[in-house]
Amino acid sequence: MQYVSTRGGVPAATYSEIVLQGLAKDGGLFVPKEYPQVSRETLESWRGLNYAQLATAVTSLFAKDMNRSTIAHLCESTYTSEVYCHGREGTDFSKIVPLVWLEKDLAILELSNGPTLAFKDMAMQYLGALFEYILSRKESRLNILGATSGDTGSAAEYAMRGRKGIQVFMLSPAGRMSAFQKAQMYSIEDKNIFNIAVRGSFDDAQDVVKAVSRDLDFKAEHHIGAVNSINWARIAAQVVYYFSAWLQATESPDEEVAFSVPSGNFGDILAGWIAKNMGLPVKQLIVATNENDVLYEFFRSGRYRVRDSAHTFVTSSPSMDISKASNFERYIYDICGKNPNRVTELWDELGQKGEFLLDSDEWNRVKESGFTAARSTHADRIRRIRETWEKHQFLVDPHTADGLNAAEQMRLPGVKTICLETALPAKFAATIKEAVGFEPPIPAGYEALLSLPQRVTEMDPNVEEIKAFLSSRDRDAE
Ligand SMILES: Cc1ncc(COP(=O)(O)O)c(C=O)c1O
Ligand SMILES: N[C@@H](CCOP(=O)(O)O)C(=O)O
Repeated sequence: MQYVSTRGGVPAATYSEIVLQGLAKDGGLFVPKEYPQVSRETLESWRGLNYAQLATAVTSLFAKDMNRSTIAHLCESTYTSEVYCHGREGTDFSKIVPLVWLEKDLAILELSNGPTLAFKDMAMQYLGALFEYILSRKESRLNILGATSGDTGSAAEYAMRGRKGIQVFMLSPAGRMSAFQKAQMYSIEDKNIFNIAVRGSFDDAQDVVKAVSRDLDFKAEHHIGAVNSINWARIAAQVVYYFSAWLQATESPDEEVAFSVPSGNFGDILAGWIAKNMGLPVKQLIVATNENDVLYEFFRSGRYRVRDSAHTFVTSSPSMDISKASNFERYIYDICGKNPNRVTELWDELGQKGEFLLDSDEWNRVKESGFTAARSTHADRIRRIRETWEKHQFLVDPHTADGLNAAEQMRLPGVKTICLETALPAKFAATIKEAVGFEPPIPAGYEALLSLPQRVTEMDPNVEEIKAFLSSRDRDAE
């Protein structure tokens, strides 16, 4: 399978080649030329597989230049109940992503039982093993530069800590994350991990990552790689759990389900869109936003209007405080009939005016694509956490609450709707306490986290200064 850039300016490449590149050299994002197809017969034949086997089957469709037995080895060492065991007491961790029914047609897909208690662990643990495998064959090294609004950072650091040939430089928005999220990242002592708190928002941090990636000489000299969902391998690994959820929720091959997905950088729900394009019977993809509602506005109007840092609110679902969703470009590429010229035109317009409006044919394709959206406020979130607890004795985190809230507003009668649990409540104690009056349970092993010493460097989101920081640490490591 060949991968091309959404902007059309680079030669086609294979999975192993794009995994270490992150952003394409023309500033676009890598996408497969065509999505692999999964027939209903194949889908049915996957019902008996465990999660590692399913991940092997799905990943093999995307990583055609890798040996299937290598993929199987990576998946089997990653997707174990010893790694994904940090969730609620009594959970069947052998399923890796257990589906829990709250009501007849409403379920939660537990994606946050991994080591950093957020859905990012699902793809990131695999990426850690994959990077190490590829680097060992090339005798090369990798400096990962990433941006986080709270969860990608810790997931990447936990997945990469101590790995040979890898250093992580993670930019986080100073003062905009929960106490638990900060402690998870900043308490890591491994020598290959560097935390930089930038004075600004997640979008400012992500802009720095993209600017550094566009400096091709710097990127080559310092072996810069990406762990954000601009890296296709992250998205492909996230596709797997949509298949798992569907297999757990249905009994017949044609049954369509809906997914409600707390969204920010649009990577999680994009994986659902890809699963649908591969043939998974998906009726509806519900984009749940918080008060930072750029995506909600788009799916209501066809107008994509990004906001600057000053207009990106700090909310009680902080990991979704994003106003420029990277992966949205991959979706628009599909909506434009995979036409890189049109994508380039729209993103040029976005750069100049801060917004673009789709033409009527494109907007019709959006309306036919199965996407819909709903937004939540702090009050909605608090009410949803409280009601879910009172009605089902199931404690959800603020992001998952946004997903449940959107599902409640948008779901169709008779269609099983699956809400993705993107983090555990333990990460957001203050909001949980406000909602239910008590603090969430802290999973075993994390009790002392908040009192550990923290190590972080504060900087402006200045591309040159961050490049200088990285190159000096890169030289030290050589
Ligand atoms: C807890 C949580 N929920 C939701 C999201 C939004 O996911 P995405 O950025 O893939 O849209 C994030 C961040 O990515 C997150 O950390
Ligand atoms: N919410 C994310 C933001 C980055 O998203 P990614 O999927 O592109 O890595 C976070 O928690 O950091």
